[in-house]
Amino acid sequence: MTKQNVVPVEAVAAITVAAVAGSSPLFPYPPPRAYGRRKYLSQLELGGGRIGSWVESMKASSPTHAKATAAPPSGDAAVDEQSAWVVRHPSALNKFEQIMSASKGKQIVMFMDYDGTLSPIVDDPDSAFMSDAMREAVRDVARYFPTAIVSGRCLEKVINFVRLADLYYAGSHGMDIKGPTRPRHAKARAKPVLFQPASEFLPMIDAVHKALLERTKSTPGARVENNKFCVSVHFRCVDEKSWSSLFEQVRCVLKEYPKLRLTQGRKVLEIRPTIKWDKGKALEFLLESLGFANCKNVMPVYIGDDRTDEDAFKVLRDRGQGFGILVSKFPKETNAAYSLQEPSEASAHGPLLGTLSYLLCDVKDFLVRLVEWKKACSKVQVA
Ligand SMILES: O=P(O)(O)OC[C@H]1O[C@H](O[C@H]2O[C@H](CO)[C@@H](O)[C@H](O)[C@H]2O)[C@H](O)[C@@H](O)[C@@H]1O
Repeated sequence: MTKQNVVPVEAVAAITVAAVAGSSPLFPYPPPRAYGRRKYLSQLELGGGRIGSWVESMKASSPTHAKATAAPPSGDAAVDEQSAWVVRHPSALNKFEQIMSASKGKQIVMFMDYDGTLSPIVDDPDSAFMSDAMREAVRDVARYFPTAIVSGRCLEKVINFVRLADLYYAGSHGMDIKGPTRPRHAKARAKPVLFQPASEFLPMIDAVHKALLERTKSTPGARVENNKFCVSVHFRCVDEKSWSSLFEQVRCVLKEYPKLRLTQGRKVLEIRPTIKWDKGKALEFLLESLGFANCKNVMPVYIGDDRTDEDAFKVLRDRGQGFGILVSKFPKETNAAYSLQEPSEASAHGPLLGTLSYLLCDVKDFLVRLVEWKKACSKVQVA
């Protein structure tokens, strides 16, 4: 699809949903609506004067960078800031009992982001492997609770990293959803879940991927990743002095694609269709697929580290149902109720630190504790 023959997004979405629903008639779902042009422009900020604010935001996307350069609060002030944040977003491990007592009589449904949540952030996106211990923890969680992985990566990549059946996967920021062939949990629909609300954008994404590869090839360290329904332009390995020129290169390419929008993650610019679909919508779709639409007795828990996960945290906050857990070592504005610090200290730094990992409140420990709690509850019920 070229810029000249763009089909209105509403029509695209309706056609796509109809096509997907055709293969799975149990899956009627309202088609996603497009972001208005005004919203698109404000997000892309094509006006030259705003480039500075994007670059500032690119810098701010690295909390370690912010700490190193932006006159961080020192000594007591830093401790105060951190403690005030932890009071607002306490550790999900420290508040474990409180969380579990709120879940009494409710079905917990687990949603987890991949990069920075299940795997440590590394320079090479192709090497963001999760540890075997983390895989084991996720496998156990999925035995006891309906579980979904929601990622900005394309579906194929995230499945290859996680390598677990029996899970729901939502790739490309929720624009590519696939459920297990035989769902384990009782309420889940019997038919396989497949949902691609942006499939008409595939040719456009391919074209913009090629254009971005070409345009950014002169910037050392820049890396363009095709995530099927979206494209990532990584600047983690780009010299900071080149960030504004890289942003300018991306902006120039995107001028030709008004149906695509730009967002930002951790040292990455993400280009995606303007349809109103994000990780929050994916979470709602998955809850419905699992049979929990309009259900009061469900407690969705979403664990994520990135700005794009905020859409899911916000959905939970707005529904007043379940809660988000932000994975971050630094205070950040968030809609999550709780926090954890790291995916898994053991996986990032080797076995020595693993023995201390409980001190660091990591995601793996939370998952292990959740499973232990569930097993203990089951024993009590049997007795
Ligand atoms: O939603 P997610 O699963 O968190 O995906 C978001 C992006 O994750 C990946 O990039 C991030 O992790 C890389 C590996 O650790 C790191 O090098 C990069 O700086 C991070 O932004 C992935 O490569 C992107 O395509 C995703 O958009």
